[in-house]
Amino acid sequence: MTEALSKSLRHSAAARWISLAIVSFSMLCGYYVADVASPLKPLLEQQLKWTSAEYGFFTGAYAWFNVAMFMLIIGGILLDKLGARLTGILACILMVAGCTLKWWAVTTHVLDGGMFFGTKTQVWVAALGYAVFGVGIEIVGVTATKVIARWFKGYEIALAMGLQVGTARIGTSLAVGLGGPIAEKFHQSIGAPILVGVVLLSFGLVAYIIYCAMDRRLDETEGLMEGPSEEDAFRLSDIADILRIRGFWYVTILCALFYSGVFPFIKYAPDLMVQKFGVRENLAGSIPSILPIAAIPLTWFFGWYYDKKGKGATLMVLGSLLLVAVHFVFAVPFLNSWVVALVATIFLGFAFALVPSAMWPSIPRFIPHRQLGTAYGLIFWTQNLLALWVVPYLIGWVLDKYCIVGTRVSQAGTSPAYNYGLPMAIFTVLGVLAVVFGLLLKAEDKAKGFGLELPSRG
Ligand SMILES: C[C@H](NC(=O)[C@@H](N)CCCCN)C(=O)O
Repeated sequence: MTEALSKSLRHSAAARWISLAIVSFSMLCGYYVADVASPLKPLLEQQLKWTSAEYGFFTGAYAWFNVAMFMLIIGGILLDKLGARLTGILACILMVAGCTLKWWAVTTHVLDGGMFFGTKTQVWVAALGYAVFGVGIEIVGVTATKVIARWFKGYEIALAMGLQVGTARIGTSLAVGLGGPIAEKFHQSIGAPILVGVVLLSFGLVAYIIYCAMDRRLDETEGLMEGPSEEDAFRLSDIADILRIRGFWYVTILCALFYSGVFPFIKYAPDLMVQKFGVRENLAGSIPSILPIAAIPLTWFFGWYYDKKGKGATLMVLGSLLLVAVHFVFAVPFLNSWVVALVATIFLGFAFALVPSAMWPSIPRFIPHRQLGTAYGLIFWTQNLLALWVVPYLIGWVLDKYCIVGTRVSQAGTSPAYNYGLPMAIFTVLGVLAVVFGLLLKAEDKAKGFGLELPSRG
């Protein structure tokens, strides 16, 4: 090994930050596609006659394969076994393929009039595309998190993960804020914002291939040319080891509950703005798009704060408390001015920064690096089950069953008028449960000494 190779590339600040920027960009593209359908809900109802339950069904499809076929857990294990290069590229390809299928489903007329098990064939095919995409983006998320844990071990890991998640949220923000205007620009075309997603994902794939060159170089400089060492190799018994850690269960359940109050909310928020706060349909996404925008700098800030001062478990409890307060405000019927919606959304941005910026960098504090892919895979699996499948579907079903209060007539056509009180009450209860698990995690950290309240070393 030459002198140059004996020094790990990790120790080069430029290399660390460039690798972070590249994988974060791939995530940003994926996050755009993950949420681009939410501002399109009224158009899907008006032009393609989707019901809210069908929209919820489609939205929940994101998690079908991840949960039912355990793709996330398999993906996490593959990551630990095959490494970040192959796993990441395969995941990026799945994202492009899935998004292309979704685009085709909402733009073709071949599927018109078809029904399958009481749901439009078009909804099934769009959902299938979204399900394939969901496998890709989730595995990219797990891969990127492990990649960053490796590059930044002993450095500013929480700041780096905050930057990664914050940058990815730019994609959410672009989707929610620009999805409607892009559709409008192309004569209310539902396909246009999704096609933009296909193009973005292709750039994301190219970016990840470029990252792979850096990852290979990192392996070389760490003497890992022949793959992971015996000691680093993943064993199936590792899953049992991870599941034996009570703190792991607390953080996993907290994650599922907290994100159940955020991700499904984003899917329905543009519609909520129209139905409760009287926002015009073409501007429906403008207030919700502030949520990820507010979260971006705050996630960076709280990541930096966690590195410097610690208090990770406390940050998670505070974020969950804020989630409860915000959803409670959204649930109160007479608080229906757009100013209330704006202020509550900004506070939700604080919550959406506090919990992720502390949660993701906390995992390497009690799980060894060789098991990280599996651990993140297990956490994401549970989160997918509740936050990205059950709750979005439940909210759509509740809306159709209990919340229709009339008919809305707009330029683009008619659609049901909804009272969002009950869905917002459900989100509030999920937040309360998240607080409980945050407190349990804090107590467990104190008892077991995971170090969640301590600053990062290095
Ligand atoms: C890093 C973390 N990612 C996730 O929670 C993913 N399972 C879900 C991605 C959904 C994108 N709208 C996060 O975003 O905080």
